[in-house]
Amino acid sequence: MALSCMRCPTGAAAVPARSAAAPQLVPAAAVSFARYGFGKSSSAAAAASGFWRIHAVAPQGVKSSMDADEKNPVTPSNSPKAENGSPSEIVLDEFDDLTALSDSTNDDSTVSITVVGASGDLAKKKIFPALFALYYEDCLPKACHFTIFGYARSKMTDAELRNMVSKTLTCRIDKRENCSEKMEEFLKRCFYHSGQYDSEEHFIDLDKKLKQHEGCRVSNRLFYLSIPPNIFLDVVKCASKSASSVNGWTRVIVEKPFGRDSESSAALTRGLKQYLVEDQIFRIDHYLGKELVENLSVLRFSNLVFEPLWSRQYIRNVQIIFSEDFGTEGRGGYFDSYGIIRDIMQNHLLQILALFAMETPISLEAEDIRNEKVKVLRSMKPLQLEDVVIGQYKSHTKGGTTYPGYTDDKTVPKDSVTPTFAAAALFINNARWDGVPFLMKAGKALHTRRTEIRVQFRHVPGNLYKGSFGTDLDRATNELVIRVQPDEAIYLKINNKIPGLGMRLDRSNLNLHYAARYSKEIPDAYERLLLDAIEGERRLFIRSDELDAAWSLFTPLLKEFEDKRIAPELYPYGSRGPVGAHYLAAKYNVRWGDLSAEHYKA
Ligand SMILES: NC(=O)C1=CN([C@@H]2O[C@H](COP(=O)(O)OP(=O)(O)OC[C@H]3O[C@@H](n4cnc5c(N)ncnc54)[C@H](OP(=O)(O)O)[C@@H]3O)[C@@H](O)[C@H]2O)C=CC1
Ligand SMILES: O=C1O[C@H](COP(=O)(O)O)[C@@H](O)[C@H](O)[C@H]1O
Repeated sequence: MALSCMRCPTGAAAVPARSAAAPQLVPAAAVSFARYGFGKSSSAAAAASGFWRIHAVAPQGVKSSMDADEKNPVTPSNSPKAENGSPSEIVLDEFDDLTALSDSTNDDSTVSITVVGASGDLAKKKIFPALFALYYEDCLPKACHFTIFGYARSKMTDAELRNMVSKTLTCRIDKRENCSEKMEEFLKRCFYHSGQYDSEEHFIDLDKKLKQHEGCRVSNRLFYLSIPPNIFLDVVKCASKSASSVNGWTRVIVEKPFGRDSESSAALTRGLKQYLVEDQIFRIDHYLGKELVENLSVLRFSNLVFEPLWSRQYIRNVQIIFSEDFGTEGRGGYFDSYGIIRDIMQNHLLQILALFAMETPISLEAEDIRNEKVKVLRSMKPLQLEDVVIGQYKSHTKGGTTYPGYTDDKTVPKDSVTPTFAAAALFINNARWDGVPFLMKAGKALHTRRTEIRVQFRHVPGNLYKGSFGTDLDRATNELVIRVQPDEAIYLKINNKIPGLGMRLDRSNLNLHYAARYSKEIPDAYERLLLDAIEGERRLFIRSDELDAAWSLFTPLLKEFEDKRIAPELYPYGSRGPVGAHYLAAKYNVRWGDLSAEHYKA
């Protein structure tokens, strides 16, 4: 079946000639231009395409750590194959020749997005709605130049998939016009293919369907693995062997968890690299796609008032706090073999820490930023058991309603010691941050849903006004709060004089409240990340060496907890968490900013 809008490419050859000499296969680094405003160079343009190229020397800025795994180098013999067995990568001698092919919105190219695990929770809740939002915002290629395929074992027709997806789509508050029309147009681009995750044959069938939609254009393919991690490799193997693009890029978004410790994570990376090169792998951490996490670097590096303060000289402690006001409802089975440290701290909170604490990158390009982040992660002091507190929520009755405890979940063993709460004190052993506690706290079934970064500054030396603060100088210190969610805001607590003839001081907030400042709805993190993956922008995705460093920090601690079966402190559902977290903070002379009386006034 050929779609009516299809036509053969004009201009640049769709399938360029293959180079004879192929000493080394090197993944190209990527940047994107449109949304980040970087200068477009021909090599960058080629890099953005995500094409593989054969070249004797690694491109500038591409570190060996992100090249094919040394033990499992990607060679022409084990590189992904097209259906007919030929290597799927395009091989070019000249970067410039790729420019015409690199623009995925180019008339001659298509983008196909296959959501593997399309019947699942994440696909329905996040991925399809994010794709629709991108479509609505005109961020996806023109109508007939993109196709979305759902892939899963469940039997479904295209119409059934569309019906399922349609229930999850919404238009932004500020973009209501033509909403149902847009939805209909979008749904027409959605198709479904039922298949097993380990069947090359079924992926060959998918490939055929994809080709029908792509026609003879350059086909760029993105696979989103929205499936349990135990089947990641089956899918990558089948997709890369049987459904890779033969003339465009093939990229794979991998969802967390990326293993459960250093060993399993390394095994997963090795497995992925049997079929893909690092540049094709987009390890998603959706916290990096959140608006205020994105804004962290802007805040710091584009405002003179912040950057000079960003060190041990002025910052007393940093707190990165995640709390949810619901339990593991429905995900207890998954959660019990991971726990809150793996689910939230080792990835989301640690990524925020790395972004917060990194040195100024050479540029805004992905590799420069990721190089700086990895340096922070590698500089971290090994985590000590005594610097971590764990908790688990128990049943609680409030206002006549009984909230279940974690172990009341039928999929959780009754004697489970899996933490649903953890607080930790971390340190970065470098000149900038020596001795500054970075306190992290993450918990489920707490009193509120909130994620924030709190930066508590030092006391003002020889403060002329200290008499006005009483004995509690902490009440007078400046605190910068970056509220990631909900109700995004950045505010700075300052001291000021209460207007009048007397001299009384007050604490106030200089407040950038997003809802008041911007009328536009903030895009969901998945929108940004999907668009980045389509554009080949890797800045917000986790590189394998970052992942290794993150696991190296947490693995010994997790092992110790599990070997010793350390019992978590129980806390009631809907409470503020275990008191142990206060003792931990107090050990470093810190008070949790989210629990201070003042916080509730703010
Ligand atoms: N849900 C969420 O909020 C988040 C999820 N993630 C990660 O995203 C991925 C997808 O999550 P989610 O959608 O919740 O997962 P689901 O459990 O809903 O699984 C997705 C799909 O995978 C298939 N599947 C489920 N279990 C198995 C199995 N044991 N063997 C083979 N196939 C199976 C099912 O499709 P079918 O039976 O039709 O083949 C299912 O619809 C996971 O890696 C998860 O850790 C990450 C962050 C948040
Ligand atoms: O990755 C995960 O994140 C969610 C929280 O994400 P948010 O964007 O809603 O804050 C968490 O509930 C889940 O346990 C975890 O796997």
